[in-house]
Amino acid sequence: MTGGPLLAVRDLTVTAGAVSLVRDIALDVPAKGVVALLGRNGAGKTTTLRGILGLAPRGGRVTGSVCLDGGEQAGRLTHQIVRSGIGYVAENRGLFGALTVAENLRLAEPRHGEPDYDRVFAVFPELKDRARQRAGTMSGGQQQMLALGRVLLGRARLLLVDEPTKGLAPKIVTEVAEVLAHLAEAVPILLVEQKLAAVRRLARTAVVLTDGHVAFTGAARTLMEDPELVRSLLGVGSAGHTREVAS
Ligand SMILES: Nc1ncnc2c1ncn2[C@@H]1O[C@H](COP(=O)(O)OP(=O)(O)OP(=O)(O)O)[C@@H](O)[C@H]1O
Repeated sequence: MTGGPLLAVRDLTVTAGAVSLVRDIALDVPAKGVVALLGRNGAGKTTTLRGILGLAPRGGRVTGSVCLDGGEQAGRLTHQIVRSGIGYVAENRGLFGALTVAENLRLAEPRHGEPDYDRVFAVFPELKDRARQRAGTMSGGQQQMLALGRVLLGRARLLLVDEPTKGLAPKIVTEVAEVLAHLAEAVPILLVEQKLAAVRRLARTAVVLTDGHVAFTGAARTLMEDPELVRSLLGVGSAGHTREVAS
């Protein structure tokens, strides 16, 4: 460890053709805890996570600096960045519903190095108990656990997690927030999340994007305790959650 943040992103710009989808993004993720990445629909949250992994839309570019524990990742290929320890859990979770928990984990084993099953089962013992259950028959919270477990298997040192509660019933949202709180004790998380109750529960720091740039960085509590700020940045009351895209 360098003593600085585990992840330091500076001047991150992602283009699609001549258009900048996000520009000059700066954010830090410390070695412990959850940083929430917030913003209205289309503000650039997913684009930022993908940009950290070096991914741009077809015909686009990623520029800027992404340092993991002091090591520059910009310019490297995505699989190299992942291998350095940045795990990504996409919005759709990427699970195979017809396969068992054990099979889903096996498919996620890293090609280089030993899979760390001990770490996965230490954080999520339930996955061991459910090894033979088909992923598609598990609850939303259990599926999220499996999606996160798959990334831990590859020895991720930091997780980028995109809207893990999207489309879930309120009870399951609470379940997923518990899963993430538990996980955050083992690995730091940069979390895209629209449900402010979950953000309040999990995040110490919040970064808010507006139209592709950073409009707020600070204590999550400072943001949440200022209804006017929440309304102006996120377009909702602080008790609610931002509108989800109809899908
Ligand atoms: N492949 C692409 N080509 C061109 N524009 C894109 C592409 N992907 C996303 N965009 C645009 O980039 C902007 C940011 O999209 P992004 O998905 O990052 O937003 P978001 O904050 O994650 O939104 P949401 O909360 O709705 O998921 C949007 O205006 C979107 O239309």
